[in-house]
Formats: sequence, C-alpha cells, structure tokens
Amino acid sequence: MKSYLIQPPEMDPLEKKQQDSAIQTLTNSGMIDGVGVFDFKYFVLRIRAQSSTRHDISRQSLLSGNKEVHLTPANTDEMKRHIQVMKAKNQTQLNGTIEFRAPNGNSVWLHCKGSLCFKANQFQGIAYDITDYKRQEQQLQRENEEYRLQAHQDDLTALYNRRGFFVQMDHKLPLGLSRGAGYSLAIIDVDAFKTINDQHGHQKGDHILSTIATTLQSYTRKSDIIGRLAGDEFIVLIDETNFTESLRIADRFRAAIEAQLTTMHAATVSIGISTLKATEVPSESDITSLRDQLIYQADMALYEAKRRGRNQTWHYHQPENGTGTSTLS
Ligand SMILES: Nc1nc2c(ncn2[C@@H]2O[C@H](COP(=O)(O)OP(=O)(O)OP(=O)(O)O)[C@@H](O)[C@H]2O)c(=O)[nH]1
Repeated sequence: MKSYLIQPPEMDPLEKKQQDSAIQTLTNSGMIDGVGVFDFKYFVLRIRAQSSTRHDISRQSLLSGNKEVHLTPANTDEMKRHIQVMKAKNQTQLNGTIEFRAPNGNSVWLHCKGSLCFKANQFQGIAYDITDYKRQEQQLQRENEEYRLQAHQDDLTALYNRRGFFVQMDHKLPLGLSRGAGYSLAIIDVDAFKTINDQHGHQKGDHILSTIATTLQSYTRKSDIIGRLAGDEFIVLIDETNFTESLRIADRFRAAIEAQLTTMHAATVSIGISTLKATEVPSESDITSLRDQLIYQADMALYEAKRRGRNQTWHYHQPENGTGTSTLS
C-alpha cells in the first residue's frame, strides 16, 4: 500500500527543513512513497512521488506516469459539509477514507489520518492509498450482486424465479398499498403441457415456455412483476388495477399467448386472477398472509378455468356469503 505524508501548504522555513530531512529518512526506509499538500480551502490535494525507484511509481495508476498530480475530492459538496460539521463540533482529528478524482478521471481512494487546522484550511497527516483494495471490494460487491440476481432468476426464461418474485412482491405490496394502489395477481398455466411434452419433446416444451415469457414481457408494464412459479406456471403482479381492469388485462395475456403459440403447437393457457383492493391497507406483518391469500384465490380461479374446459380467464370473487369465482370467458 502506498502512503503519502501530507504537509501544511505553508511552513516555517526551519520547520520545513527539519521535515524534509525526516521525509528523506522515511522515504529511504520505504515507509512513505510521497509527500503532498492538502488545502481544503480550494479542495486540492497535490501529491508528489518520492521513491519512484523503490516502488516504481510511474506504473502506478494514481500518478499515470507523472511525478506530481492534483487530486480533487469526488464529492466536494459532501466533503465540505463534513468539514463544516467537524468545525462546528470543534473536532480536528480526521481519520477516514476519501474518494478523490485523478486528472484522468479515475477514482483514487485515500485513507487520511491526521489533523485539520481550520484557521489555515490545512490538513496535516498521512494518506494511505487504498485504491487497489477498494477496487477489489467493489469487484466483490459486483460479484455478490450477480450471485444474488442469479439466485432470484429462472434459468430458462430469465424471469424472476419463485423466490425472486416473492422478494419483489413483498417489497412492492406495502409501498403501493400505502399510497392507495390496488393490485391483481394472475397465475398463468399452460394447458395440457404434459401431452405437448410427450408428443413433441422437452425441447419444444421449453421453447413454448420461453415464448410465453417474452409475450408476457411485451404485454406488461414496467411496473408489473413477472415470474415463473414452477414448471409450466407463470405469475404476474399487475400494478394498480381493480377487478374489471385486471380481468381485461389478463385475458389480453391469454389471447396474445394463444396467438403466439398458434404457429407452434396450438398450445393455450388458462389464467386465474385475484385482486387486492386499494382500501385494504395492511400492517407490515400482514403482507405475507395477504400475499398467500392472493395466491390462494388466484389458484382457485385458475382451477375453475381448467375445470370449465381450459383456455379461459377467471377472476376470483368473494361473494357476501362465502367463497366463489366470477368469470370472463
Ligand atoms: N419442457 C418442459 N417441461 C416442464 C418443465 N418443467 C415442468 N415441465 C413439465 O410440465 C408438465 C406440467 O404438467 P401439469 O401441470 O401436471 O399438467 P398439464 O399437462 O399442463 O395439464 P393442465 O395443467 O391440467 O392443463 C409436466 O409434465 C412437467 O414435467 C420445463 O422446464 N420444461
């Protein structure tokens, strides 16, 4: 790790001489790689390499071949605010990581340890270059995010898998309901898919599933959530809808899928829907049971669509005196 001694911009000549000799000793011993001046009135940190032979500083990304560079904080406003807070609290010890911008636009992270002199707008201390470490950390974060996405994604269709869908749904429901939005849930199941697989092979079956996924993507809005629940079952959380609208929207899914699949194997889908009214604002602990209730009701409606002969869209309807379903054909 590289380190730089940061000096005050203006110094007493005698003090400067003493420090120069100390710097030379530190440089020779390999303890520091350069010296700098940090003026936080103008927010510029000037760094000068000292031990170019020992550390081959010319190859270092920070300096990009130069012996001296000017760095500015990546977020000057935030840093100004931070220093103002320190000043108000009369705190002089700075011990933290600051992201700077090199002249070539690259980020340079320096861990600065030392003291601030508010009167002279100066910082004095040591700055450790932790850029490599930060880059590795960011790379690790990116990889973790990728793994997290993969764990929530269906391999075949690239839609959310069951887990990913529920994470998204649980996140969305409370937000929407608290601002008075109603939601509908559609469960879409391929009709007689087992027969299609048996007659045409698994590969054709997979192709049908992929076609359904792309059709759903093009017939939904950005704010809807689409997932593949399992096997031949898809699920869509339709944003901001009521009973009537959701029936119309879901039946459009059914008709569009049928049209897309006609050219393949005349496959069709059945759809069951349930709706959560905007007035049903839940407490946070109610979300899971609301989600289970929506799924249960959509499943019941799907069952009805299958029972009545398939290739239909049914909406769950809770009559005054018990359970039941209402229809659109
Ligand atoms: N090609 C393919 N088939 C799958 C996949 N996952 C599950 N299946 C098959 O999908 C079929 C689902 O059939 P079921 O849901 O039991 O019933 P169905 O034949 O669709 O009949 P209904 O739902 O009553 O209309 C099973 O034969 C599974 O083996 C997959 O990823 N690809």
